[in-house]
Amino acid sequence: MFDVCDDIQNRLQEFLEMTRDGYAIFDSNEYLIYCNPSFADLFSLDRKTKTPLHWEQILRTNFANRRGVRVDSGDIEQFIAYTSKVRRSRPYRLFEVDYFDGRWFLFSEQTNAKQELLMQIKEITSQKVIEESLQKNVSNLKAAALTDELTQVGNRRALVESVKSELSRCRRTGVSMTLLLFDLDFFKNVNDTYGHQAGDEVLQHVASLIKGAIRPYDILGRIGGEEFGVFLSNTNQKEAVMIANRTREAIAATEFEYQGQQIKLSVSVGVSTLGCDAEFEDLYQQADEALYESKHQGRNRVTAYKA
Ligand SMILES: Nc1nc2c(ncn2[C@@H]2O[C@H](COP(=O)(O)OP(=O)(O)OP(=O)(O)O)[C@@H](O)[C@H]2O)c(=O)[nH]1
Repeated sequence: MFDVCDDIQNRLQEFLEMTRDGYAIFDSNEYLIYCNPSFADLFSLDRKTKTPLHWEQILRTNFANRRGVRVDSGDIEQFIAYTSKVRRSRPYRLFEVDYFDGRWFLFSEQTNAKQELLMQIKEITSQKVIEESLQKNVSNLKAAALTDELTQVGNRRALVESVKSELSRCRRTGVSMTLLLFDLDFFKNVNDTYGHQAGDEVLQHVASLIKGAIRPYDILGRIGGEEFGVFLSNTNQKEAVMIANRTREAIAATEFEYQGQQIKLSVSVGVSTLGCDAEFEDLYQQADEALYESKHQGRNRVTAYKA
């Protein structure tokens, strides 16, 4: 019963003239045959003009007036060459387009047997705003899941993930790499003497000192409690021990001030250097044993793992 309707053409015409969506028909040579008022608005066209309008000319005029479709490259001729290549490449195409003024639209292009092309344009700015804020939330959540809340450096998971991806990269280049484990000495005393808040601030302070002492491309993470790990890619044991000592000295040289009281700090460090065929767990285990040795030997020192 719905496949026949009296006076369908007039009714459709009435809807086309009032809808907020843009509609236009182009002939097989890309000249505009018809557009509704919304389409005319979207491309700043005068529907009463007698001059035949070519699709490329519409794009050019809009671009020259910084209206209509945004052209990211800033090169309209390159953009036109691209659109004319893809425009009739399939009988039906659906794609999103952003405008110079920040609005977003969903375009569809449909061709018929005579190679005439029907363009339909629907504004989707509000959906895009929601989509963008969701994407931002997802990336914020991802970042939060990999960040240690107290010190704002990477957490254990971030360190392990980065080390694993560095290891697979390193397997292609075949160099050695090092894990340093830093553990604050007598940290329990800081908490017990000055309180947990002082302990938290000490951890933040130490994290920033380690960050300042290593190279920008080294990877720092808080492994847990008062233990930090630093992964040094493409670094042999000698260089690694030098970096570890430089960092240890920087920490031992600064007294941390908490509510007018000076807190002396030091770290013990374990160093493990292995070839690229090693796993994170191998590096961690060796560095942990070396760290134990540093503690055992009196703390505030660096020990490289020896088999
Ligand atoms: N303030 C604070 N303390 C923490 C945090 N995480 C772990 N700790 C404390 O760190 C202390 C670690 O103590 P221990 O494992 O005995 O180590 P230590 O006192 O540094 O002794 P050594 O490592 O042997 O030199 C414990 O008192 C934990 O409660 C934290 O996020 N904030």
